[in-house]
Amino acid sequence: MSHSLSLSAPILHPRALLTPAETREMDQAASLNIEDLMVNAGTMAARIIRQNYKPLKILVACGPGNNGGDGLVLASILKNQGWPVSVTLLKSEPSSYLTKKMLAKWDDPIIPFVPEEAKRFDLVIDALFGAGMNRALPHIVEKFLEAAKRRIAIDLPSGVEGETGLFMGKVAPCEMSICFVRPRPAHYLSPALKICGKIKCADIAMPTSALKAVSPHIWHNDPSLWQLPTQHFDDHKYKRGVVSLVGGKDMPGAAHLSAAAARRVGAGMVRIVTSPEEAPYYRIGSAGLIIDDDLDTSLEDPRREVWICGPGLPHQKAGNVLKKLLDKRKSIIADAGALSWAAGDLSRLKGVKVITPHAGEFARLFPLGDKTRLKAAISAAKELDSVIVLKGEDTIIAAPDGRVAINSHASTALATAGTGDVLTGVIGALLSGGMHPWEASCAAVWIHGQAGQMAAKEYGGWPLAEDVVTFLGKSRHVAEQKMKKQ
Ligand SMILES: NC(=O)C1=CN([C@@H]2O[C@H](COP(=O)(O)OP(=O)(O)OC[C@H]3O[C@@H](n4cnc5c(N)ncnc54)[C@H](O)[C@@H]3O)[C@@H](O)[C@H]2O)[C@@H](O)CC1
Ligand SMILES: Nc1ncnc2c1ncn2[C@@H]1O[C@H](COP(=O)(O)OP(=O)(O)O)[C@@H](O)[C@H]1O
Ligand SMILES: [K+]
Repeated sequence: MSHSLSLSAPILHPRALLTPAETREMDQAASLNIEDLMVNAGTMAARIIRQNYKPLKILVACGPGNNGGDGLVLASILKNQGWPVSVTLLKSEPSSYLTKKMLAKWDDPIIPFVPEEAKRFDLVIDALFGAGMNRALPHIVEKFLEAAKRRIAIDLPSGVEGETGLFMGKVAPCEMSICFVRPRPAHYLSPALKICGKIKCADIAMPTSALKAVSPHIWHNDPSLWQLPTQHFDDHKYKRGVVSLVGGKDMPGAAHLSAAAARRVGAGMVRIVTSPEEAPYYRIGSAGLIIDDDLDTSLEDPRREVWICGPGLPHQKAGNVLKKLLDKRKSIIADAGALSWAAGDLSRLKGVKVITPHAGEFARLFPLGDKTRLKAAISAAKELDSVIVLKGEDTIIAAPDGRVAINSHASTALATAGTGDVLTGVIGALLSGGMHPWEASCAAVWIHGQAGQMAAKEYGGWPLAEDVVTFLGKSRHVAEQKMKKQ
């Protein structure tokens, strides 16, 4: 097993997401060039606006820090290019010396910072607060931005906390967020995800030495983060990987969905283990699926390394199965019933490779307290020493070594029962193919999201979990093509 992404990568990965603290470290390393960087940031923001809008009446609202400085640079550039641009200031005296310097170059009148003015313009550029936002949004800023007809954010919409995506006040949605160097985790995390609009990230010629000064630990999930196993001429089914699941009595559909997903995405062999009474029912259906009727015998087969425990199992049964799997040191993905069994006693999951809770299951395992989803997932992965796939519209995949991927490659089409079982099957297949648990989980979440999008296109936006399964082979192929292009 190899790690394609390490915490100490020599140069900043294109999909790295930078927290405000990491940005500060980078900016400190680039302190000699900081004025040039601000000019580059404003210049690039102006270019992006020109590329995406026809001239319209713009009000650039500038804050006291460097976010405001970026705004002043872009205002000057657009004005010089003949756009009708005005500037308003939250504070007449900026706190950043660079922003003061940029303000000195602006010789048009300053518009009063009042909601009535915001209303008069076609578009307000929110250059009020970015990475330096460190306390609740002032009421006047809330009122001002709310009054604007349309908004674009520089860096982040003011009021969004850059690392966690939480709101520090009433935040107004933007139609675009223009950020620099790399986006921030907040751009892809709920609730900020919903209000950042289109994310445009600009290169501002950050010196290589400064890029090297940061060691990011969060990435935006995409095929550049992982390497899928490929097919080889001497492959055989065992080499490709065997996935085993335990199926219960009442919800055989869940195990069937996981099994079908594992097969469709490329596992060499998938077997459901159940009891002698239930096996005949499980055997009706997919011809290529193997049904076993004895767990203890199945566990003795050394080729059966990867096991899925939980989909369709009541919690007590899941617990009994999990104990046996752990005893045999299998590579386990715990989901559904297995997670309910461990609620209140986390030690029951010690030794599993991956857990896949949705928000409700996660909260029962790891009470959030005052932690955000991101921080809770990171500490949960460390505490349990397992990969945590915290599912949702912004699935967070956290590894025990501190690496985190945030996935936005999904769609609301997945919000239907059974898609979680599908995801578990995909993780199982990729794990059985030899991928590292974190990378297998990241790849599975992306391929699952891609399959959801393809199924939604085919079925008018409303696919079933079964439909998502049918697109997994094609969606793996899309991931492979993207991997080749990197
Ligand atoms: N590496 C990069 O990405 C670069 C970023 N730049 C810009 O620099 C920005 C960060 O600049 P700063 O660190 O100066 O931070 P900000 O401009 O976001 O704000 C900092 C100032 O606002 C005050 N403040 C923070 N929260 C407040 C609140 N709720 N109410 C009232 N006052 C509040 C702080 O005390 C400080 O004076 C980025 O967002 C980006 O726009 C560029 O200028 C250059 C390079
Ligand atoms: N609004 C959404 N946007 C993107 N993905 C979603 C959304 N809602 C659900 N999903 C995804 O669908 C899956 C649902 O899993 P889960 O809640 O466990 O369902 P089930 O247990 O019924 O299979 C997860 O992978 C989740 O990330
Ligand atoms: K902003």
